[in-house]
Amino acid sequence: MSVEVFYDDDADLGLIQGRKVAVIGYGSQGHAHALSLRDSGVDVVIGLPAGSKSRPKAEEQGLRVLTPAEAAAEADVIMILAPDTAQRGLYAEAIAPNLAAGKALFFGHGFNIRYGLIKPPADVDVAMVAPKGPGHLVRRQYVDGKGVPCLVAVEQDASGNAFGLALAYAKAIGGTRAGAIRTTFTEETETDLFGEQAVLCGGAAALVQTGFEVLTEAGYAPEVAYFECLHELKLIVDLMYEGGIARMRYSISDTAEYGDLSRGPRVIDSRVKEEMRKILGEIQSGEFAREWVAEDEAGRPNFAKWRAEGAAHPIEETGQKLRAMMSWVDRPITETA
Ligand SMILES: NC(=O)C1=CN([C@@H]2O[C@H](COP(=O)(O)OP(=O)(O)OC[C@H]3O[C@@H](n4cnc5c(N)ncnc54)[C@H](OP(=O)(O)O)[C@@H]3O)[C@@H](O)[C@H]2O)C=CC1
Ligand SMILES: CC[C@](O)(C(C)=O)C(=O)O
Ligand SMILES: [Mg+2]
Ligand SMILES: [Mg+2]
Repeated sequence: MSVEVFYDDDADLGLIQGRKVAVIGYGSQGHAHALSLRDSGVDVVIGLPAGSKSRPKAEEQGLRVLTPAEAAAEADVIMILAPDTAQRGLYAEAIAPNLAAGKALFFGHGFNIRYGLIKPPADVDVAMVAPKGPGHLVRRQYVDGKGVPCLVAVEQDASGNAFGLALAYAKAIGGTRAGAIRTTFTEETETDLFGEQAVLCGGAAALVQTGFEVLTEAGYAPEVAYFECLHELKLIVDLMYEGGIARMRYSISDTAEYGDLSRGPRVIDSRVKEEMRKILGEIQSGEFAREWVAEDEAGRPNFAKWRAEGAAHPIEETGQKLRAMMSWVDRPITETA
């Protein structure tokens, strides 16, 4: 492999056990990091605004919860796991006034550093530990004695050992059990945004909705269209996940495989690839970041409209009815955050 990968034996847990860590935010990532750090013997405090609805969840787990400013003042390592759009204000109000030489500022995603929304002073370490999976999986894997691979990056090495500290943090949340890959804030941010926009979230959701629309507009039953365009996607993606596209093709029928090979490139054609390149360009130039920050500052009017339109898409109503017939899929959220 061309990347550097680090495992448990490469990381010194003592480096993080000797520091006090403030985890700011207790959502998907925050709860997973905080609980696993504590289980790894690290002194953890949570930073949340006074009215935060996450406060009772953290307190129920026996964690000490302070305001972000109080937590940042107490800690040596401050991990920011609040929403990306909240981080700039949070940093200016609560964290910057409580930074001092020798402290470390950590992130779970590089957005605010990559786009210059947060500019830390030169005398603190700036690093990233970004698990490549949702927080609830990160926590579940840790509890099972395993881990989710993570990306580790250093933007600013004031102490001379920022990478060692970041690796120690990754070990404490289970990341080095699976493998921690060294990257940069720029690479992590740009690839993460591209992946979620063009493939994982944006691309996949639009593909599923469009396929469903084509079938139902042609008069096929929405229930049958749902199975073909959404439900079975998981079975196919599970096969890819286990053994790549080749494994998926090994398992499907020859008829499906011939249709895949001959028709897939017509759906995702050169026009789509060109649009993907444009999307990557908007990420690299900072155009997407400027647009998203402005949208957030304006109260998210488009975000709210598009979210409501997505929720009202006929595939959602059909899916709700069908999932009620499948005891194993419509799982309530039972995790602690
Ligand atoms: N979701 C994921 O799995 C992944 C996320 N990341 C990154 O991790 C970071 C956190 O994302 P995620 O866990 O999804 O976030 P969530 O939306 O799940 O949780 C955000 C948490 O921050 C709290 N919060 C909101 N505003 C503030 C504030 N001003 N000050 C302090 N805390 C605040 C929220 O409290 P309240 O309950 O009151 O809203 C909540 O506890 C982001 O940088 C994201 O890009 C990286 C990899 C994967
Ligand atoms: C794929 C979405 C993600 O990038 C993630 C869970 O990794 C996110 O920002 O939530
Ligand atoms: Mg991601
Ligand atoms: Mg992301």
